[in-house]
Amino acid sequence: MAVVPASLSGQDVGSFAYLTIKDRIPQILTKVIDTLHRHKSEFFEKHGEEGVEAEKKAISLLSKLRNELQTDKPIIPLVEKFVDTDIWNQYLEYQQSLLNESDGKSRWFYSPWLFVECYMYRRIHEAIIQSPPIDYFDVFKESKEQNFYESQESVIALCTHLQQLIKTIEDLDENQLKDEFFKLLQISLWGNKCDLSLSGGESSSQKTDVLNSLEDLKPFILLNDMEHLWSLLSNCKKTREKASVTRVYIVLDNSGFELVTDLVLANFLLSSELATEVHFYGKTIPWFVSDTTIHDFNWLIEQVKHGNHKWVSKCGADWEEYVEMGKWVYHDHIFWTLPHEYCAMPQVAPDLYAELQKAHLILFKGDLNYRKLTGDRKWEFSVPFHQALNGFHPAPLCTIRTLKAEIQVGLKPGQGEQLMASEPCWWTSGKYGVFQYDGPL
Ligand SMILES: O=P(O)(O)OC[C@H]1O[C@](O)(CO)[C@@H](O)[C@@H]1O
Ligand SMILES: [Mn+2]
Repeated sequence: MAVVPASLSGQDVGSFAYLTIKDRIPQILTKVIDTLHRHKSEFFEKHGEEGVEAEKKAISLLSKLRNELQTDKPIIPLVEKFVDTDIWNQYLEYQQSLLNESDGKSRWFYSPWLFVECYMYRRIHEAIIQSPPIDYFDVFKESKEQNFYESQESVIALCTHLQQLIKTIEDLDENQLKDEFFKLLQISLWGNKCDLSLSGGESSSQKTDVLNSLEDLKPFILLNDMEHLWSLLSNCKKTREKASVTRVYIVLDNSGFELVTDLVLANFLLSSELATEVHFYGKTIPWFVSDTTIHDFNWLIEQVKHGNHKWVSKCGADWEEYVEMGKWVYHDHIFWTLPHEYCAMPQVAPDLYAELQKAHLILFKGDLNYRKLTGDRKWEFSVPFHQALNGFHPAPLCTIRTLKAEIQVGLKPGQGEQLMASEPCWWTSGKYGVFQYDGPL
């Protein structure tokens, strides 16, 4: 086994991991409890007294969870039977086995940040599924929907841009097509600023005109491998036989505005024939506040389809058709809501790894995917991305991520240190972004 650096952890007092566990996660839990409170009458209307009792139970389980976290109690096994309960509990044992006798039990501030943060979202889900008949309830649904509604102006601008582009797409020469591809990639990158976990569950929608800000935002792209994506896909297009396919996979991140940017990009990939199929991977359970589930995916397409604007509703109708025709395929897999680093995928989820190997290109959206790709470890800034992937090479891949955690690899020697000196929050504020590619050149 290759030697890998230590995991980021709340042990490092003052680090972003520490502050997330200390402040951001309890704040999110408090919001979740508040959301349940606010839905009390809805639960009563739907389920009578049983609904109210269930709400009380979920709240008491979540309050207990918040207390465990704030007093740095040991991490306890999951109890409610669900598809992934055994895998989770095995992982808990594995984490425990990494500690020396004297270190005691896995604890919130002591264990790897990636592990405890994922565990927190899994425990929220456990509290909900332990509370029937409200065990279907997505505690983050409201915020995700609000994010979408608040971004309406940007959604209109983006859908209009896409539809105008499609009208003339056949007249575009290679360079023009490439420019448009790059524009939509950048929009999808900056769409990742809109997650609701970094903001502690508070609103974080797209209000500025991102289309017209791309030039101003360029200096904040620290690594830009867009050219590789273009060479790869335009080459697939040129060499593809008549009946054969080019598959692009998008491992989705947040619903709301970010998902719109991803679907616009996916639409462009089909319209430009850079891809013939787009496969989307979402989350099976509500995750990191704003992450996309199948419900969010379907809900958003439905909203766009019924949008009060000609070009918005045209997009929605086209997207629904792509899904019906199988040109867009949505997939679920429990692996995406496990705490494992992606290099463990061949062992933990060999079926998923085999599926990913069928891709011509995989786009990993967002910060959490980056953390899992690189194992959420204390890598040196200049370590090559290929090395940090630690053997995870299912197909050519690219991460499209705004920086929201203290991890970044593949920088030029001295670049990270320089940023650190001039702007200490450069890697946690979401201000900077990367397109980082790994695969044959
Ligand atoms: O939606 P994203 O881009 O994966 O970001 C999730 C966010 O949650 C965090 O885990 C913080 O809670 C950060 O790593 C990141 O900012
Ligand atoms: Mn997210």
